[in-house]
Amino acid sequence: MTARPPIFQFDNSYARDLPGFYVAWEGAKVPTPQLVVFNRELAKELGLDSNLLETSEGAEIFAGVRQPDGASPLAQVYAGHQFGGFSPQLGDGRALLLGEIIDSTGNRKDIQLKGSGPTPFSRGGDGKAVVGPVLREYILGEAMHALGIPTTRALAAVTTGETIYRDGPKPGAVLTRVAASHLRVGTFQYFAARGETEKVRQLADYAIARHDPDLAGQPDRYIRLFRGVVERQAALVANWVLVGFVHGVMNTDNTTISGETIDYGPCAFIDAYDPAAVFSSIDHGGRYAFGRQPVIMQWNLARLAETLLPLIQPDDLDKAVELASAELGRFPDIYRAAWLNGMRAKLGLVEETAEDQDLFETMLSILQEQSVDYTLFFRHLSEAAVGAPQKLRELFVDPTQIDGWLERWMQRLESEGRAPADTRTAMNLVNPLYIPRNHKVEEALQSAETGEYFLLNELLDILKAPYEERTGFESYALPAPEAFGPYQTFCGT
Ligand SMILES: Nc1ncnc2c1ncn2[C@@H]1O[C@H](COP(=O)(O)OP(=O)(O)OP(=O)(O)O)[C@@H](O)[C@H]1O
Ligand SMILES: [Mg+2]
Repeated sequence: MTARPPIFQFDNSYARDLPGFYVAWEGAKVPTPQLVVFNRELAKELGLDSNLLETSEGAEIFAGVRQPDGASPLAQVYAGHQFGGFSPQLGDGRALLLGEIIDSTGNRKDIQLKGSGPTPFSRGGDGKAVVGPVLREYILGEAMHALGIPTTRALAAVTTGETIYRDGPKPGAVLTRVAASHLRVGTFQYFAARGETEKVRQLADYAIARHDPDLAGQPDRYIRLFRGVVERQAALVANWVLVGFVHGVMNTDNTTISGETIDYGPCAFIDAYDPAAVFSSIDHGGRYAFGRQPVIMQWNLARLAETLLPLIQPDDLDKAVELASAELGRFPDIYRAAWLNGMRAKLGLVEETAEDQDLFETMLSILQEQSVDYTLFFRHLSEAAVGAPQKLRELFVDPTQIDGWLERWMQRLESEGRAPADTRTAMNLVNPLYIPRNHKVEEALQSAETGEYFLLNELLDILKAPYEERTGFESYALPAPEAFGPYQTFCGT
Protein backbone atom coordinates (compact mmCIF):
# COMPACT_ATOMS: atom_id res chain seq x y z
CA MET A 1 0.00 0.00 0.00
CA THR A 2 1.31 3.43 -0.84
CA ALA A 3 1.18 6.08 1.87
CA ARG A 4 -1.37 8.81 1.37
CA PRO A 5 0.27 12.11 0.40
CA PRO A 6 -0.11 14.83 3.04
CA ILE A 7 -3.32 16.89 2.82
CA PHE A 8 -1.34 20.12 2.76
CA GLN A 9 2.05 20.44 1.07
CA PHE A 10 3.31 22.89 3.64
CA ASP A 11 6.36 25.04 3.09
CA ASN A 12 6.59 27.18 6.19
CA SER A 13 8.79 30.15 5.40
CA TYR A 14 7.61 32.29 8.33
CA ALA A 15 8.46 29.60 10.88
CA ARG A 16 11.76 28.91 9.13
CA ASP A 17 13.00 32.41 8.34
CA LEU A 18 11.69 34.47 11.23
CA PRO A 19 12.49 32.89 14.59
CA GLY A 20 11.78 35.47 17.27
CA PHE A 21 8.73 36.76 15.41
CA TYR A 22 6.31 34.18 16.82
CA VAL A 23 5.66 31.56 19.45
CA ALA A 24 5.21 27.95 18.36
CA TRP A 25 1.82 26.96 19.70
CA GLU A 26 -1.09 24.55 19.42
CA GLY A 27 -4.85 24.79 19.27
CA ALA A 28 -6.99 24.14 22.33
CA LYS A 29 -8.86 20.86 22.66
CA VAL A 30 -12.55 21.17 21.89
CA PRO A 31 -15.30 18.55 22.26
CA THR A 32 -17.02 18.03 18.89
CA PRO A 33 -15.61 19.75 15.81
CA GLN A 34 -18.15 19.89 13.03
CA LEU A 35 -17.77 21.32 9.56
CA VAL A 36 -20.35 24.02 8.88
CA VAL A 37 -19.15 25.45 5.57
CA PHE A 38 -16.33 24.41 3.30
CA ASN A 39 -15.12 26.37 0.29
CA ARG A 40 -14.54 23.81 -2.46
CA GLU A 41 -13.68 26.38 -5.09
CA LEU A 42 -10.99 27.89 -2.93
CA ALA A 43 -9.74 24.43 -1.99
CA LYS A 44 -9.32 23.71 -5.68
CA GLU A 45 -7.40 26.94 -6.26
CA LEU A 46 -5.16 25.95 -3.40
CA GLY A 47 -4.56 22.53 -4.92
CA LEU A 48 -6.21 20.79 -1.95
CA ASP A 49 -8.25 17.60 -2.14
CA SER A 50 -11.74 18.43 -0.86
CA ASN A 51 -12.50 14.75 -0.37
CA LEU A 52 -9.85 14.62 2.32
CA LEU A 53 -11.05 17.78 4.03
CA GLU A 54 -14.83 17.36 4.05
CA THR A 55 -14.37 14.64 6.62
CA SER A 56 -14.20 14.32 10.38
CA GLU A 57 -10.42 14.53 10.05
CA GLY A 58 -10.85 17.83 8.18
CA ALA A 59 -13.18 19.16 10.87
CA GLU A 60 -10.56 18.33 13.50
CA ILE A 61 -7.85 20.08 11.53
CA PHE A 62 -10.03 23.17 11.04
CA ALA A 63 -10.91 23.20 14.75
CA GLY A 64 -7.23 23.13 15.67
CA VAL A 65 -7.36 19.83 17.55
CA ARG A 66 -5.49 17.80 14.97
CA GLN A 67 -2.22 18.94 13.50
CA PRO A 68 -1.95 18.11 9.80
CA ASP A 69 1.34 16.61 8.62
CA GLY A 70 3.92 19.25 7.89
CA ALA A 71 2.22 22.05 9.84
CA SER A 72 4.26 24.24 12.17
CA PRO A 73 1.51 26.04 14.06
CA LEU A 74 2.47 29.36 15.54
CA ALA A 75 1.08 32.60 16.91
CA GLN A 76 2.58 35.72 15.35
CA VAL A 77 3.56 38.70 17.45
CA TYR A 78 2.51 42.22 16.47
CA ALA A 79 1.67 45.59 17.95
CA GLY A 80 -0.68 48.28 16.68
CA HIS A 81 -2.44 51.58 16.96
CA GLN A 82 -5.99 50.86 18.06
CA PHE A 83 -8.30 53.84 17.63
CA GLY A 84 -5.19 56.00 17.55
CA GLY A 85 -3.59 54.71 20.75
CA PHE A 86 -0.50 52.50 20.57
CA SER A 87 -0.57 48.98 22.04
CA PRO A 88 3.02 47.74 22.04
CA GLN A 89 2.01 44.10 22.51
CA LEU A 90 -0.83 42.48 20.60
CA GLY A 91 -0.24 39.39 18.48
CA ASP A 92 -2.38 36.40 17.55
CA GLY A 93 -4.40 36.13 20.72
CA ARG A 94 -6.83 33.70 19.16
CA ALA A 95 -5.24 32.70 15.89
CA LEU A 96 -2.75 30.09 14.76
CA LEU A 97 -0.83 30.06 11.52
CA LEU A 98 -0.84 26.38 10.52
CA GLY A 99 1.62 26.95 7.72
CA GLU A 100 1.96 28.06 4.10
CA ILE A 101 1.17 26.33 0.86
CA ILE A 102 1.81 27.24 -2.75
CA ASP A 103 -1.46 27.54 -4.65
CA SER A 104 -2.20 26.33 -8.17
CA THR A 105 -0.96 29.61 -9.66
CA GLY A 106 2.32 29.47 -7.76
CA ASN A 107 1.43 31.98 -5.06
CA ARG A 108 2.30 31.40 -1.42
CA LYS A 109 -0.71 31.38 0.90
CA ASP A 110 -1.02 31.34 4.68
CA ILE A 111 -3.48 28.88 6.18
CA GLN A 112 -4.54 30.27 9.52
CA LEU A 113 -7.09 29.32 12.16
CA LYS A 114 -8.99 32.09 13.94
CA GLY A 115 -10.65 31.20 17.23
CA SER A 116 -8.49 28.16 18.01
CA GLY A 117 -7.82 28.95 21.66
CA PRO A 118 -5.64 31.12 23.88
CA THR A 119 -2.02 31.87 23.09
CA PRO A 120 0.69 33.79 24.96
CA PHE A 121 -0.74 36.92 23.24
CA SER A 122 -4.32 36.56 24.49
CA ARG A 123 -4.03 39.31 27.13
CA GLY A 124 -6.76 37.83 29.29
CA GLY A 125 -9.06 36.94 26.36
CA ASP A 126 -10.35 33.40 25.94
CA GLY A 127 -8.75 32.90 22.54
CA LYS A 128 -12.06 31.77 21.10
CA ALA A 129 -14.56 32.89 18.51
CA VAL A 130 -18.28 32.28 18.19
CA VAL A 131 -20.30 31.16 15.22
CA GLY A 132 -21.88 34.54 14.32
CA PRO A 133 -18.67 36.55 13.86
CA VAL A 134 -16.88 33.57 12.26
CA LEU A 135 -19.59 33.25 9.62
CA ARG A 136 -19.78 37.02 9.18
CA GLU A 137 -16.08 36.97 8.28
CA TYR A 138 -16.70 34.04 5.95
CA ILE A 139 -19.61 35.77 4.18
CA LEU A 140 -18.05 39.22 3.91
CA GLY A 141 -14.63 37.97 2.83
CA GLU A 142 -16.07 35.78 0.10
CA ALA A 143 -18.38 38.58 -1.03
CA MET A 144 -15.43 40.95 -1.33
CA HIS A 145 -13.51 38.37 -3.33
CA ALA A 146 -16.42 37.95 -5.74
CA LEU A 147 -16.49 41.74 -6.11
CA GLY A 148 -12.85 41.60 -7.22
CA ILE A 149 -11.50 43.27 -4.09
CA PRO A 150 -8.24 41.95 -2.60
CA THR A 151 -9.04 40.12 0.60
CA THR A 152 -8.19 37.27 2.88
CA ARG A 153 -10.51 34.38 2.17
CA ALA A 154 -12.38 31.71 4.04
CA LEU A 155 -11.64 28.04 3.45
CA ALA A 156 -13.81 26.57 6.18
CA ALA A 157 -15.84 27.25 9.29
CA VAL A 158 -16.38 24.69 12.01
CA THR A 159 -18.35 24.68 15.21
CA THR A 160 -16.50 23.27 18.19
CA GLY A 161 -19.28 21.97 20.42
CA GLU A 162 -18.21 24.42 23.10
CA THR A 163 -20.46 27.06 24.60
CA ILE A 164 -18.75 30.43 24.70
CA TYR A 165 -20.13 33.35 26.65
CA ARG A 166 -20.39 36.68 24.87
CA ASP A 167 -23.77 38.41 25.23
CA GLY A 168 -25.05 35.17 26.60
CA PRO A 169 -24.15 31.62 25.59
CA LYS A 170 -23.06 31.15 21.96
CA PRO A 171 -21.81 28.20 19.93
CA GLY A 172 -18.00 28.24 19.66
CA ALA A 173 -16.52 28.24 16.15
CA VAL A 174 -13.23 28.48 14.27
CA LEU A 175 -12.58 30.07 10.90
CA THR A 176 -9.88 28.85 8.54
CA ARG A 177 -8.53 31.88 6.77
CA VAL A 178 -6.33 32.03 3.68
CA ALA A 179 -4.15 35.08 3.09
CA ALA A 180 -1.28 36.24 0.88
CA SER A 181 0.39 36.74 4.27
CA HIS A 182 -0.55 37.96 7.72
CA LEU A 183 2.12 40.67 7.78
CA ARG A 184 0.56 43.80 9.23
CA VAL A 185 1.69 47.37 9.74
CA GLY A 186 1.54 46.35 13.40
CA THR A 187 4.10 43.57 12.83
CA PHE A 188 6.66 46.22 11.84
CA GLN A 189 5.58 48.44 14.71
CA TYR A 190 6.22 45.74 17.28
CA PHE A 191 9.94 45.53 16.49
CA ALA A 192 10.41 49.22 15.66
CA ALA A 193 8.91 50.24 19.03
CA ARG A 194 11.50 48.04 20.75
CA GLY A 195 14.32 49.62 18.76
CA GLU A 196 15.08 46.30 17.07
CA THR A 197 16.13 47.71 13.72
CA GLU A 198 17.75 44.49 12.52
CA LYS A 199 14.50 42.64 13.12
CA VAL A 200 12.59 45.31 11.17
CA ARG A 201 15.08 44.78 8.35
CA GLN A 202 14.60 41.02 8.47
CA LEU A 203 10.84 41.50 8.37
CA ALA A 204 11.07 43.98 5.48
CA ASP A 205 13.23 41.57 3.49
CA TYR A 206 10.76 38.80 4.21
CA ALA A 207 7.87 41.04 3.10
CA ILE A 208 9.77 41.90 -0.08
CA ALA A 209 10.36 38.23 -0.85
CA ARG A 210 6.62 37.57 -0.47
CA HIS A 211 5.00 40.65 -1.91
CA ASP A 212 7.54 42.56 -4.00
CA PRO A 213 10.05 39.92 -5.11
CA ASP A 214 11.38 42.16 -7.89
CA LEU A 215 12.88 44.43 -5.24
CA ALA A 216 14.99 41.72 -3.61
CA GLY A 217 18.60 42.81 -3.28
CA GLN A 218 17.99 46.33 -4.67
CA PRO A 219 19.77 49.07 -2.70
CA ASP A 220 16.60 51.21 -2.52
CA ARG A 221 14.32 48.28 -1.76
CA TYR A 222 12.91 49.59 1.53
CA ILE A 223 11.53 52.84 0.20
CA ARG A 224 10.20 50.93 -2.76
CA LEU A 225 8.54 48.41 -0.46
CA PHE A 226 6.84 51.34 1.22
CA ARG A 227 5.80 52.71 -2.18
CA GLY A 228 4.28 49.34 -3.03
CA VAL A 229 2.25 49.23 0.18
CA VAL A 230 1.04 52.81 -0.37
CA GLU A 231 -0.08 51.92 -3.89
CA ARG A 232 -1.79 48.70 -2.85
CA GLN A 233 -3.59 50.26 0.08
CA ALA A 234 -4.69 53.36 -1.84
CA ALA A 235 -6.19 51.11 -4.50
CA LEU A 236 -7.79 48.90 -1.86
CA VAL A 237 -9.49 51.76 -0.01
CA ALA A 238 -10.73 53.18 -3.33
CA ASN A 239 -12.29 49.77 -3.99
CA TRP A 240 -13.94 49.77 -0.57
CA VAL A 241 -15.39 53.21 -1.07
CA LEU A 242 -16.58 52.48 -4.61
CA VAL A 243 -18.53 49.46 -3.43
CA GLY A 244 -19.81 51.04 -0.22
CA PHE A 245 -17.81 48.99 2.27
CA VAL A 246 -17.04 50.22 5.78
CA HIS A 247 -14.19 48.24 7.33
CA GLY A 248 -15.02 49.53 10.78
CA VAL A 249 -11.79 48.82 12.63
CA MET A 250 -8.89 50.18 10.60
CA ASN A 251 -6.32 49.79 13.34
CA THR A 252 -2.74 49.43 12.15
CA ASP A 253 -2.80 45.78 13.24
CA ASN A 254 -5.67 45.32 10.78
CA THR A 255 -3.75 46.89 7.89
CA THR A 256 -1.86 44.42 5.73
CA ILE A 257 1.40 44.73 3.82
CA SER A 258 -0.07 42.60 1.02
CA GLY A 259 -2.90 45.06 0.33
CA GLU A 260 -5.58 42.53 1.23
CA THR A 261 -8.59 43.43 3.34
CA ILE A 262 -8.27 41.71 6.72
CA ASP A 263 -10.33 41.27 9.89
CA TYR A 264 -14.03 41.42 9.14
CA GLY A 265 -15.00 42.30 12.69
CA PRO A 266 -17.49 45.16 12.74
CA CYS A 267 -17.60 45.81 8.98
CA ALA A 268 -20.73 46.40 6.93
CA PHE A 269 -21.90 47.72 3.58
CA ILE A 270 -23.76 51.01 3.50
CA ASP A 271 -27.27 51.11 2.15
CA ALA A 272 -28.18 54.80 2.07
CA TYR A 273 -25.20 56.81 0.87
CA ASP A 274 -23.64 58.57 3.86
CA PRO A 275 -19.97 59.46 4.37
CA ALA A 276 -20.58 59.56 8.13
CA ALA A 277 -21.87 55.98 8.23
CA VAL A 278 -20.51 54.02 11.21
CA PHE A 279 -21.75 50.55 12.13
CA SER A 280 -19.31 49.50 14.85
CA SER A 281 -20.72 49.60 18.37
CA ILE A 282 -17.36 50.75 19.72
CA ASP A 283 -16.52 53.48 17.19
CA HIS A 284 -18.12 56.24 19.20
CA GLY A 285 -16.17 59.09 17.65
CA GLY A 286 -16.71 57.92 14.09
CA ARG A 287 -12.95 57.58 13.59
CA TYR A 288 -13.50 54.80 11.05
CA ALA A 289 -16.60 56.23 9.36
CA PHE A 290 -17.20 55.37 5.68
CA GLY A 291 -15.87 58.65 4.32
CA ARG A 292 -12.84 58.80 6.60
CA GLN A 293 -11.27 55.58 5.34
CA PRO A 294 -8.78 57.17 2.93
CA VAL A 295 -7.52 59.64 5.54
CA ILE A 296 -7.19 56.89 8.13
CA MET A 297 -5.34 54.62 5.72
CA GLN A 298 -2.85 57.37 5.00
CA TRP A 299 -2.38 57.84 8.74
CA ASN A 300 -1.78 54.10 9.15
CA LEU A 301 0.76 54.18 6.35
CA ALA A 302 2.59 57.03 8.10
CA ARG A 303 2.97 54.64 11.05
CA LEU A 304 4.49 52.07 8.68
CA ALA A 305 6.85 54.69 7.25
CA GLU A 306 8.13 55.51 10.74
CA THR A 307 9.18 51.92 11.27
CA LEU A 308 11.12 51.85 7.99
CA LEU A 309 13.04 55.14 8.35
CA PRO A 310 16.25 53.59 9.75
CA LEU A 311 16.32 51.20 6.78
CA ILE A 312 15.51 53.75 4.12
CA GLN A 313 18.55 55.94 4.77
CA PRO A 314 20.52 54.52 7.71
CA ASP A 315 23.00 57.40 8.00
CA ASP A 316 20.65 60.31 7.35
CA LEU A 317 17.31 60.45 9.14
CA ASP A 318 16.28 63.76 7.55
CA LYS A 319 16.78 62.32 4.09
CA ALA A 320 14.81 59.19 5.06
CA VAL A 321 11.93 61.36 6.29
CA GLU A 322 12.01 63.35 3.07
CA LEU A 323 11.89 60.22 0.91
CA ALA A 324 9.14 58.55 2.93
CA SER A 325 7.07 61.75 3.09
CA ALA A 326 7.22 62.07 -0.68
CA GLU A 327 5.84 58.53 -1.09
CA LEU A 328 3.20 59.05 1.56
CA GLY A 329 2.26 62.35 -0.06
CA ARG A 330 1.34 60.49 -3.24
CA PHE A 331 -1.41 58.58 -1.43
CA PRO A 332 -4.23 61.10 -2.01
CA ASP A 333 -3.48 61.30 -5.74
CA ILE A 334 -3.23 57.55 -6.18
CA TYR A 335 -6.42 57.11 -4.22
CA ARG A 336 -8.26 59.80 -6.18
CA ALA A 337 -7.15 58.45 -9.55
CA ALA A 338 -8.31 54.95 -8.60
CA TRP A 339 -11.60 56.27 -7.30
CA LEU A 340 -12.21 58.42 -10.40
CA ASN A 341 -11.44 55.48 -12.68
CA GLY A 342 -13.76 53.26 -10.73
CA MET A 343 -16.54 55.82 -10.67
CA ARG A 344 -16.24 56.40 -14.43
CA ALA A 345 -16.72 52.68 -14.94
CA LYS A 346 -19.69 52.61 -12.57
CA LEU A 347 -21.30 55.37 -14.61
CA GLY A 348 -20.54 53.76 -17.95
CA LEU A 349 -18.11 56.50 -18.94
CA VAL A 350 -15.00 55.80 -20.93
CA GLU A 351 -13.37 59.16 -21.45
CA GLU A 352 -11.55 61.09 -18.78
CA THR A 353 -12.56 64.74 -18.62
CA ALA A 354 -11.98 67.71 -16.34
CA GLU A 355 -15.61 67.73 -15.24
CA ASP A 356 -15.60 64.13 -13.95
CA GLN A 357 -14.99 64.95 -10.34
CA ASP A 358 -17.72 67.57 -10.26
CA LEU A 359 -20.14 65.27 -12.03
CA PHE A 360 -19.52 62.53 -9.48
CA GLU A 361 -19.61 64.75 -6.44
CA THR A 362 -22.85 66.42 -7.51
CA MET A 363 -24.40 62.97 -7.86
CA LEU A 364 -23.17 61.86 -4.44
CA SER A 365 -24.44 64.94 -2.70
CA ILE A 366 -27.92 64.32 -4.12
CA LEU A 367 -27.75 60.67 -3.03
CA GLN A 368 -26.72 61.75 0.43
CA GLU A 369 -29.39 64.40 0.75
CA GLN A 370 -32.11 61.96 -0.18
CA SER A 371 -30.66 58.87 1.57
CA VAL A 372 -30.70 56.90 -1.65
CA ASP A 373 -29.58 53.27 -1.65
CA TYR A 374 -26.03 53.43 -3.01
CA THR A 375 -25.97 49.97 -4.62
CA LEU A 376 -29.37 50.12 -6.28
CA PHE A 377 -28.71 53.60 -7.61
CA PHE A 378 -26.02 52.38 -10.01
CA ARG A 379 -27.93 49.28 -10.98
CA HIS A 380 -31.06 51.27 -11.85
CA LEU A 381 -28.98 53.95 -13.49
CA SER A 382 -27.96 51.42 -16.13
CA GLU A 383 -31.64 51.23 -17.11
CA ALA A 384 -31.76 54.99 -17.38
CA ALA A 385 -28.97 54.68 -19.94
CA VAL A 386 -31.39 52.86 -22.23
CA GLY A 387 -34.18 55.34 -21.67
CA ALA A 388 -35.94 53.72 -18.70
CA PRO A 389 -35.30 55.94 -15.69
CA GLN A 390 -38.51 55.02 -13.76
CA LYS A 391 -36.98 52.57 -11.29
CA LEU A 392 -34.14 54.96 -10.64
CA ARG A 393 -36.46 57.86 -9.99
CA GLU A 394 -38.45 55.73 -7.54
CA LEU A 395 -35.38 55.59 -5.30
CA PHE A 396 -35.76 59.30 -4.63
CA VAL A 397 -38.19 60.97 -2.27
CA ASP A 398 -38.09 63.91 -4.64
CA PRO A 399 -37.09 62.53 -8.06
CA THR A 400 -36.91 65.95 -9.65
CA GLN A 401 -33.69 66.44 -7.69
CA ILE A 402 -31.85 63.92 -9.87
CA ASP A 403 -33.36 64.95 -13.21
CA GLY A 404 -30.90 67.74 -13.91
CA TRP A 405 -27.98 65.50 -13.09
CA LEU A 406 -29.40 62.70 -15.24
CA GLU A 407 -29.60 65.01 -18.19
CA ARG A 408 -26.00 66.03 -17.72
CA TRP A 409 -24.90 62.41 -17.47
CA MET A 410 -26.92 61.41 -20.56
CA GLN A 411 -25.26 64.19 -22.50
CA ARG A 412 -21.87 62.87 -21.45
CA LEU A 413 -22.82 59.39 -22.60
CA GLU A 414 -24.06 60.74 -25.91
CA SER A 415 -20.89 62.68 -26.50
CA GLU A 416 -18.91 59.49 -25.97
CA GLY A 417 -21.04 57.79 -28.58
CA ARG A 418 -21.28 54.28 -27.19
CA ALA A 419 -24.50 52.38 -27.96
CA PRO A 420 -26.84 52.71 -24.94
CA ALA A 421 -27.30 48.93 -24.66
CA ASP A 422 -23.52 48.52 -24.48
CA THR A 423 -23.34 51.13 -21.76
CA ARG A 424 -25.95 49.24 -19.76
CA THR A 425 -24.09 45.96 -20.19
CA ALA A 426 -20.80 47.54 -19.16
CA MET A 427 -22.38 49.15 -16.10
CA ASN A 428 -23.99 45.92 -14.97
CA LEU A 429 -20.62 44.22 -15.11
CA VAL A 430 -19.14 46.57 -12.51
CA ASN A 431 -22.14 47.53 -10.36
CA PRO A 432 -23.20 44.65 -8.15
CA LEU A 433 -26.85 43.81 -7.74
CA TYR A 434 -26.15 41.66 -4.69
CA ILE A 435 -24.04 42.81 -1.78
CA PRO A 436 -24.10 41.32 1.71
CA ARG A 437 -27.09 43.35 2.87
CA ASN A 438 -26.97 43.81 6.64
CA HIS A 439 -30.40 42.36 7.32
CA LYS A 440 -29.69 39.36 5.12
CA VAL A 441 -26.38 38.73 6.85
CA GLU A 442 -28.08 38.97 10.27
CA GLU A 443 -30.85 36.63 9.19
CA ALA A 444 -28.32 34.04 8.02
CA LEU A 445 -26.23 34.38 11.18
CA GLN A 446 -29.18 34.13 13.52
CA SER A 447 -30.40 30.99 11.92
CA ALA A 448 -26.84 29.55 11.90
CA GLU A 449 -26.69 30.13 15.65
CA THR A 450 -29.53 27.66 15.99
CA GLY A 451 -27.77 25.12 13.77
CA GLU A 452 -29.76 25.93 10.61
CA TYR A 453 -27.53 26.68 7.63
CA PHE A 454 -29.96 27.00 4.74
CA LEU A 455 -30.00 30.80 4.67
CA LEU A 456 -26.24 30.96 5.09
CA ASN A 457 -25.69 28.72 2.09
CA GLU A 458 -28.24 30.58 0.00
CA LEU A 459 -26.61 33.91 0.83
CA LEU A 460 -23.12 32.58 0.07
CA ASP A 461 -24.38 31.24 -3.23
CA ILE A 462 -25.99 34.54 -4.26
CA LEU A 463 -22.91 36.54 -3.33
CA LYS A 464 -20.68 34.39 -5.53
CA ALA A 465 -22.14 36.05 -8.63
CA PRO A 466 -22.92 39.60 -7.49
CA TYR A 467 -23.55 41.03 -10.97
CA GLU A 468 -25.84 38.34 -12.27
CA GLU A 469 -29.56 38.90 -11.80
CA ARG A 470 -31.33 35.75 -10.66
CA THR A 471 -35.07 35.25 -10.58
CA GLY A 472 -36.51 34.16 -7.28
CA PHE A 473 -33.87 36.00 -5.29
CA GLU A 474 -35.26 39.54 -5.55
CA SER A 475 -35.23 40.06 -1.79
CA TYR A 476 -31.43 39.81 -1.75
CA ALA A 477 -31.18 42.95 -3.86
CA LEU A 478 -33.37 45.08 -1.64
CA PRO A 479 -32.34 47.42 1.16
CA ALA A 480 -33.31 46.51 4.71
CA PRO A 481 -36.97 47.02 5.55
CA GLU A 482 -37.68 50.03 7.74
CA ALA A 483 -38.37 47.73 10.70
CA PHE A 484 -34.75 46.49 10.66
CA GLY A 485 -33.77 49.82 12.20
CA PRO A 486 -30.28 51.30 12.48
CA TYR A 487 -27.62 48.63 12.16
CA GLN A 488 -24.89 48.03 14.68
CA THR A 489 -22.05 45.55 14.48
CA PHE A 490 -19.85 44.22 17.25
CA CYS A 491 -16.18 43.29 17.16
CA GLY A 492 -16.09 39.54 16.90
CA THR A 493 -14.29 39.00 20.19
N1 LIG B 1 -11.33 36.34 22.24
C1 LIG B 1 -10.07 36.75 22.21
N2 LIG B 1 -9.13 36.18 23.00
C2 LIG B 1 -7.87 36.58 22.98
N3 LIG B 1 -7.41 37.59 22.21
C3 LIG B 1 -8.28 38.21 21.41
C4 LIG B 1 -9.65 37.83 21.37
N4 LIG B 1 -10.27 38.64 20.47
C5 LIG B 1 -9.33 39.47 19.98
N5 LIG B 1 -8.13 39.23 20.53
C6 LIG B 1 -6.89 39.92 20.28
O1 LIG B 1 -7.09 41.32 20.36
C7 LIG B 1 -6.30 41.99 19.37
C8 LIG B 1 -7.14 42.88 18.48
O2 LIG B 1 -8.27 42.18 18.06
P1 LIG B 1 -8.94 42.28 16.64
O3 LIG B 1 -10.39 42.11 16.89
O4 LIG B 1 -8.43 43.37 15.81
O5 LIG B 1 -8.31 40.98 15.94
P2 LIG B 1 -8.95 39.65 15.59
O6 LIG B 1 -10.29 39.91 15.04
O7 LIG B 1 -8.89 38.67 16.70
O8 LIG B 1 -7.99 39.03 14.52
P3 LIG B 1 -7.46 39.39 13.05
O9 LIG B 1 -6.94 40.79 13.05
O10 LIG B 1 -6.38 38.38 12.94
O11 LIG B 1 -8.56 39.16 12.11
C9 LIG B 1 -5.55 40.90 18.64
O12 LIG B 1 -4.31 40.75 19.26
C10 LIG B 1 -6.41 39.70 18.86
O13 LIG B 1 -5.69 38.48 18.79
MG1 LIG C 1 -7.48 42.24 14.16
